[in-house]
Amino acid sequence: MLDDKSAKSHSFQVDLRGLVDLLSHHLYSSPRVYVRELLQNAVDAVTARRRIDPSAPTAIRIVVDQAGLRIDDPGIGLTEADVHRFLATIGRSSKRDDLEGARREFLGQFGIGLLACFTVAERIQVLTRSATDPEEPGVEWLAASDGTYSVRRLEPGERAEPGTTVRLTPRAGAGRWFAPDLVSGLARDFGSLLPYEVTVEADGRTTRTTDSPPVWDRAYSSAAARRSALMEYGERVLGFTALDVIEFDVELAGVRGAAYVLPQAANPAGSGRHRVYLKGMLLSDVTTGLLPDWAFFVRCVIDTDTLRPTASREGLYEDETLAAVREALGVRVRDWLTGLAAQEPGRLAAFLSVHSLGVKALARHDKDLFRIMLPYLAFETTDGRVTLAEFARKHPVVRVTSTVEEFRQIATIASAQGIGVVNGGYTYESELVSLLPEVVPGVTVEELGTDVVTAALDPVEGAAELAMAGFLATARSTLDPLGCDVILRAFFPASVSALHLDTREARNERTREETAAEADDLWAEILGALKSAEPRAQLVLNHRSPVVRRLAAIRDPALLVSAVEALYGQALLMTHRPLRPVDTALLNRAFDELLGWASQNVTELAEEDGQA
Ligand SMILES: Nc1ncnc2c1ncn2[C@@H]1O[C@H](COP(=O)(O)OP(=O)(O)OP(=O)(O)O)[C@@H](O)[C@H]1O
Repeated sequence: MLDDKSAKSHSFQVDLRGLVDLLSHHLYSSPRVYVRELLQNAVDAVTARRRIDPSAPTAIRIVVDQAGLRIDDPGIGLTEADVHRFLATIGRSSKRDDLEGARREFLGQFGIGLLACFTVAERIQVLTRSATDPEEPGVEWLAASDGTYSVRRLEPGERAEPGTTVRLTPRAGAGRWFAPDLVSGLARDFGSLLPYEVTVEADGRTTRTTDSPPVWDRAYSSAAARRSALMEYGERVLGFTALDVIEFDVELAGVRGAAYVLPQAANPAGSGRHRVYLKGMLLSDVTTGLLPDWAFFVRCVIDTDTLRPTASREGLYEDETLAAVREALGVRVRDWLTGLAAQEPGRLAAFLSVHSLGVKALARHDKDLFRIMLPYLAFETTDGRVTLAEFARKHPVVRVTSTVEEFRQIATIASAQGIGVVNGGYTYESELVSLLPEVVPGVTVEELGTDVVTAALDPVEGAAELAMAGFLATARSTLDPLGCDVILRAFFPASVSALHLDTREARNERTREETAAEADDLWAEILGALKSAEPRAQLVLNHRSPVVRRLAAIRDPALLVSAVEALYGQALLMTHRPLRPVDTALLNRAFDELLGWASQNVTELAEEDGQA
């Protein structure tokens, strides 16, 4: 109430139509939630009555007929005063005024749920009788969607038992929300885990829509029977056969339920949609934020009494409790994983064949897990696909490339020289390799540079190099304009005639040079200032290769240039990197020349044959 004596105080007016419009278009995702709100009120009313009379009946009935929908509950009911206070006052809830401890028992808290019914109904009739005082007469509250309502005392015989009946008269155009199958489907979807029996009656048939206690709260004859019941339940509600099921019983966090391991690899970005029930009432089947991001390989079905809903009741309210629950569930998933590693390597292997990416993502932040998973996580290496643990045993200095193409470029050569290299180019892998020294003592990790490879290749004796001096000089002058130096080494396998070694820095430098050449003066000057002294690419010719030795014997200078270009092109193709336009042009030219030379030779031979 305002204090200022000179001012007149007024009460807010509520435009009910506007409010309902707001709720239906901006708060609730669909009018279907009206069934949830009715069920919720009925359940809360039964819970409230059971607090004062533990033997009170609990069954909730929904009846669908020509007139619309009716829901009966044997709950706490309302006195006439309650009707004015709670039903007719938007935003007031009997459940919030209660003690904190009691509030935890109720589903509702906002005092707006009943309004959801106006998204489908033009009239709401509530017939109620309070269980708190047998002397209190029954009351009828009749509300219309234009915002008017009336209250009438019932005659003594009109309602003998405590409890409430809510009747909805459909709005024009909203008839489909009252179709019997839809109503029982919604009651089952939202309320299958509610603690009290709910039935839907329509067309002379009665369907029970509750299926409680939840599958995880039932007694089983054995652990195997429990597991198969949980698996079957997951398949029914989530629609897939899980690789495994991880049961949650996190008492502190007030969470019961299970996580189901997806049978296919999941996209980490589009994951984390879980089916969450709050005290048995479905919140949503696409709830996010329940598990840590890394746990994208599971979908959960849980029931909790600690988490709070947002006002739309379609998501979880982000608070400290949710953060604590997320952490507790994350620990549980992690424990399952480590337990699998310790006891069931076969199942772990099956899991990793689908979800190794998720585990790698997780291991980056969790050294214990990384240590546990080390013997199981396979990486692409110069020793083939092996685990890091196995690889580190053979190569105490673990060399890692930062891109897939760098690995391709040097893997064969490095392994032929006895250098062990891990391909760190895939998601999370170089990060994990760099953590290796922290979990495996004595191991060091080094980025693999081209210098490591060249240093491992045998130098060629002076005399042998001198014998090839002419060939090398032609090779250097041919490739210099392409930003590539030429050196001669002896290495295995002899089948590789030349190796193109390149670093990212060298590639960047080449791009800069090319851009500078094409740019106008100002740009050329700016780009010129950026010129770096980074190493250039290298073509390493293999002295052990018979092809190289034969080519070195060519005397025709033009043919020698083409041969060098062909060697360069072949080495470049081995790197699997996209070719620059200059390189493609060079390759075409070299092969044209060589073909021309070969066909000319064939013609000369044929002529010689003809003369003979
Ligand atoms: N079936 C019922 N039996 C007894 N009281 C009821 C019933 N339905 C509604 N009420 C009373 O009406 C009040 C308002 O109900 P409403 O559904 O609008 O909000 P709420 O359930 O309190 O909160 P929420 O908006 O979170 O659902 C309730 O707090 C309760 O006191």
